[in-house]
Amino acid sequence: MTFVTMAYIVILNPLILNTPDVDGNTLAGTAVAASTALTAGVMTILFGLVTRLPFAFAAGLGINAFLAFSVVGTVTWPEAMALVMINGVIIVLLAATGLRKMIFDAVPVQLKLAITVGIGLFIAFIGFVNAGFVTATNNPSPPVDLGIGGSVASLPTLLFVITLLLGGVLMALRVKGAILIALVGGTVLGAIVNAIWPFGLNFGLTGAIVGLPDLSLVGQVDFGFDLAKVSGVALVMFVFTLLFSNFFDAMGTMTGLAKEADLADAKGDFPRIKSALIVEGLGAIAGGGTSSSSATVFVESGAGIGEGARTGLATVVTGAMFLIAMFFTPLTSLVPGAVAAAALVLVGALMLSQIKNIDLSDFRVLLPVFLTATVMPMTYSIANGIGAGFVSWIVVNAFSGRAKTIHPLLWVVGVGFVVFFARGPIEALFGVA
Ligand SMILES: Nc1nc2[nH]cnc2c(=O)[nH]1
Repeated sequence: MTFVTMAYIVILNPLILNTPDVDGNTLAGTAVAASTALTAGVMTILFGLVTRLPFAFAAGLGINAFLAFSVVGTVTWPEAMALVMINGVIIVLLAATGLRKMIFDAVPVQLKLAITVGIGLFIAFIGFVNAGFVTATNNPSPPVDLGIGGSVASLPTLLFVITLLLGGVLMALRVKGAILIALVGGTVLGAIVNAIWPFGLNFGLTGAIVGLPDLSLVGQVDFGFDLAKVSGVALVMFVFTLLFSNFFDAMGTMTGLAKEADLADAKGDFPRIKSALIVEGLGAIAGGGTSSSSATVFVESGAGIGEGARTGLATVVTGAMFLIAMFFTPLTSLVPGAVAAAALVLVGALMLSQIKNIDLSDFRVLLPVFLTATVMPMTYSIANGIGAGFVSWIVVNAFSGRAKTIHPLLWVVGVGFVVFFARGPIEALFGVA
């Protein structure tokens, strides 16, 4: 069950990661698809065997969006993937030394969950923009508009809307693999419409449908950063953001899923948490090493949990299916971007559902949760949202008589974020920008 809800990532990941890097190079689509399936398969099986928890792994849409929209504007793809690996090594070290668990405990459960909610809104917003459903007006006001001049007036955007509604109906009917079926349905519809009124879709398959996977991207990482082209400060900032996104998304998602599986206690702790956190870091290393971007816990694992999955057996089965999917990756190149964008919105909606686990009756909780979730899409940055949530949580609680409830580590992270938000002026002050 979890596999069918997650299989779309093998199609979507190459479409997100096809942005040109600073040198104008892109990652080959079928190779990214094969790497994505391989990494998801191996990491999911490893996680299932080690932790016996019903959570599956694949390339997270939040992090790959950050790589595609922010990081590769400054560095090459092999360098970006090296940064993902460095992020993974830090996560493993934090987890192995117990520091990650300490941070896990220091962060209020509401903020952990809000991060997953915010990433959901962010992913959905990316989908809306990629499909041309939300467009920039290039005017000060309104800054954005719907479609073209307020109308859905292009075939790709219409295809997006239809695929979104199709997926929505299938999900409402609890059809297994709703997102995957919507992607196939949207692609078939796109092919038919394109045959009648060509709108630029290319359905030319160059090779066989089933074939040996193209694993040429495995090991294509470059740690030799050219410091003449990219400042050390920028690299540190990238790793910092990757770390915050990866770390806190996984934290929120695991907490929410453990709750759904009735495996968590009141504080959100669940069994074998330390090994879960270590394997999660290994997922980042594996994802970077195969150029498929960090493999992390998928919120869609909730689908399997909803159907009764409670143990690692379900996880191992999901992983094995990804390894089989690796042999079908040539098919993934057929899906149009507007169709894939609909999947982003559907996944965004799923991630938003974590909000049901947050009690929003206290404004001290409501404001930071709201800021975490809204700042991410509005500034196109996961890190900004996390930072807004942390800083506002600390300030509002500290000045409303609850300073004692704030964990010392939270203060440290909060100060880190203040520096992060002021990095422009700080860099200018030290002459590094
Ligand atoms: N938690 C989580 N689930 C996902 N499902 C698809 N992408 C993601 C992601 O980035 N994070």
